[in-house]
Amino acid sequence: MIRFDNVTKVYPRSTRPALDDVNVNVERGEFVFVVGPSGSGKSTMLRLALREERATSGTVLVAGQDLGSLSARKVPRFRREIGAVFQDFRLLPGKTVDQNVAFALQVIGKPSSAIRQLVPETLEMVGLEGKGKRLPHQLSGGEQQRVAIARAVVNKPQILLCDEPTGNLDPKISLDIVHLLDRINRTGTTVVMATHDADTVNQLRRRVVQLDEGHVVRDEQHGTYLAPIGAATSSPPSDPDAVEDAEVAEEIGDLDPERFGGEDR
Ligand SMILES: Nc1ncnc2c1ncn2[C@@H]1O[C@H](COP(=O)(O)OP(=O)(O)OP(=O)(O)O)[C@@H](O)[C@H]1O
Repeated sequence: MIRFDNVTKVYPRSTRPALDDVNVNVERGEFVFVVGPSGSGKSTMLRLALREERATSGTVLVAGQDLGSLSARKVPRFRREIGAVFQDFRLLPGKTVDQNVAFALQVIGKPSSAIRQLVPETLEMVGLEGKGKRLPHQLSGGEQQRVAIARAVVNKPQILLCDEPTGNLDPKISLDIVHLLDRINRTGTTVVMATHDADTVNQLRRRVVQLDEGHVVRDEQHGTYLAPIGAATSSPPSDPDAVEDAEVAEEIGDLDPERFGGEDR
């Protein structure tokens, strides 16, 4: 589903490669954590897979497309297969939750009848039923990230790429978000999540690809991650809305792994 063959990325005016001869193959339906200290190349991997950047050498294959030979004209259609979630949520601040999620469908020309059905369905799936009329600033950080996830998956992409999705969230809320990503993965979506949040990696015990200075130094099924001492971690500032988030999580029951199939595959 995502394949990096001997991929090297050197940014312009940079002397050191951000990725150096990377080989990684992510199969359809996998959940993969990409871990490593700040600057190790995690975001670069995701940007290459989204075709936001192009490899300097090597081959990047995503959803059957060789991204090196994909013309700029074909990029928008390619991106429809891919959902993306970022640390800073990237919601449209002047639009409601409903409108933010609907927007992802409008831009690809979905009929409004489908939009009217898919938006509430997806908001319910992420635990935000009843919050569709709120603006992003009326939501907690965890809720905003749920909106961003709803927007990323509403078109049922084959692949969901998440770049530090818990980087701005408290540890407990981070875990709720990762459990949500886990549930999405269990519906068949391939999920790749870049993080330096060791706690969530160690809770889920999924495949771990570890980068260091642009090299893959570990690739382990059911892996763990011991963040290097002194490395930047995702320990976030305290989230004043954490209590409300916990209530939302409890409402939808995603703290209960048995209810949502939290068993190992
Ligand atoms: N647009 C750019 N231009 C030049 N160098 C860049 C650019 N983006 C990233 N780099 C460099 O590439 C290397 C890898 O960066 P990348 O953002 O992929 O790391 P990361 O592991 O995601 O880090 P973090 O955890 O801090 O987000 C770093 O040395 C970084 O400075």
